[in-house]
Amino acid sequence: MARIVVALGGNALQANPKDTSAEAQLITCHETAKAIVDLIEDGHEVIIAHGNGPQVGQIVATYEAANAVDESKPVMPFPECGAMSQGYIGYHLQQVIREEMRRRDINKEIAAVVTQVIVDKDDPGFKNPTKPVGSFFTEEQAKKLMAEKGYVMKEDAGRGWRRVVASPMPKAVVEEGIVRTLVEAGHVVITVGGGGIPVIQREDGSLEGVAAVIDKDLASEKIAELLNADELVILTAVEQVAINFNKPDQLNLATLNSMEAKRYIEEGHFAPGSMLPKVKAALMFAESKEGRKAIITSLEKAREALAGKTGTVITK
Ligand SMILES: Nc1ncnc2c1ncn2[C@@H]1O[C@H](COP(=O)(O)OP(=O)(O)O)[C@@H](O)[C@H]1O
Ligand SMILES: NC(=O)OP(=O)(O)O
Repeated sequence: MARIVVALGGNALQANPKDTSAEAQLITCHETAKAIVDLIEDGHEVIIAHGNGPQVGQIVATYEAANAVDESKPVMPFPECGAMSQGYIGYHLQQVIREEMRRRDINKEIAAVVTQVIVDKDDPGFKNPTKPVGSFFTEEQAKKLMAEKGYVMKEDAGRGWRRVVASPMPKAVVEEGIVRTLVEAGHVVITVGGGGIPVIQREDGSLEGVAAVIDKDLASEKIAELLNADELVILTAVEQVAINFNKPDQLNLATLNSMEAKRYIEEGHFAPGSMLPKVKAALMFAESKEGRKAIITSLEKAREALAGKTGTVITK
C-alpha cells in the first residue's frame, strides 16, 4: 500500500471541452470516480487534487457578463472565483466518489477541503501571465477580446487561444495540518483544487487572496512532499509522456530519469502549459527525497500504471 497524491487533469472533469455544463461535468466525474476508487480498493491511501482552468474562467466570465449588462452587479475577484471552482468541483468529486465507494462496500469518508496556497508576492509569475483559463477562442475572437476587455490571451498548445493569468509557484499549503489529520484518520481528501486559492501572507501572518491561478500539477507536488507521499500520480489524456510528440517519430517513454527529463525539457519536447508543468512537477517530486517516484499516465490506465504495467515512471 502506498500513500499517493493523484492530480486529475481536465479530461477527468470535462470529457468534451465544448460542453462546460455542470450536468456534463457530473457525468464525466462518475467515470473518474471509478478510476479513483480502483486505487482505494487496491489499498492505497489516496489524496486527490484537480485542475480548474476551464471552470474558474467560466465563473469569472459569468460575473463579467452580468456586470456588462448591469454595472450594479459586482465583478467577482479572481481568488473568490478560484474558491468557487474548488467548491463546485470538490462537490461533484466527493459526491460521486462517495457513491462509488458505497457501491463497492468501502467504508471510508471523503471531504473536499477548501485549500489556500501561499505564494510569494514578488513571484515573477505576476509580471508574466502564463496560465490559460476558460474557453478556447479563434485568433480573430481573441484579438477582439484583447482589444475590448484588455485580456492577455495566448495560443494554448495548438488548441486555440485562451485568456492567460498569473501563475505563481506554490510555497506552502495553509490547510496542510487539517489535510494530514484527515488522511491519517483514514479518510479520502480532495485538496489544492485548482492549485489552491492563491494567497500571500502579510507580515502579521494574515492572508490575502491574489489574482492568479496556481498550476495544479505543481501544487499537487507540493502537497505530496508535505504529506510525505510515496508517489505522485498525474492523470491526463495520454497514457505515456512522449518525445517528438505528435510527430512521425514519436517515442513513448516508460521511464524517465532526472537527467533525461532535463535534457528533453531543454530540447523542447514538452509543450509549455500542458506537458511541461507535469514533467517539471514529477521531476521535482522524484528529486525531493530518495525513493520517491512520480507517474504520468491516463485516467483509464491509472490502476495498471500503479501496478507497474504502463505509464511513464519518473525517478531521480
Ligand atoms: N511530449 C508530450 N507527451 C505527451 N503528451 C504531450 C506532450 N506534449 C504535449 N502533450 C499534450 O499535453 C496534454 C496534457 O496537458 P493538458 O491537457 O493541458 O493537461 P491536463 O490533463 O492537466 O488538463 C496531453 O494530453 C497531450 O495532448
Ligand atoms: N489550476 C490548474 O492548473 O488548472 P488546469 O489543470 O485546469 O489548467
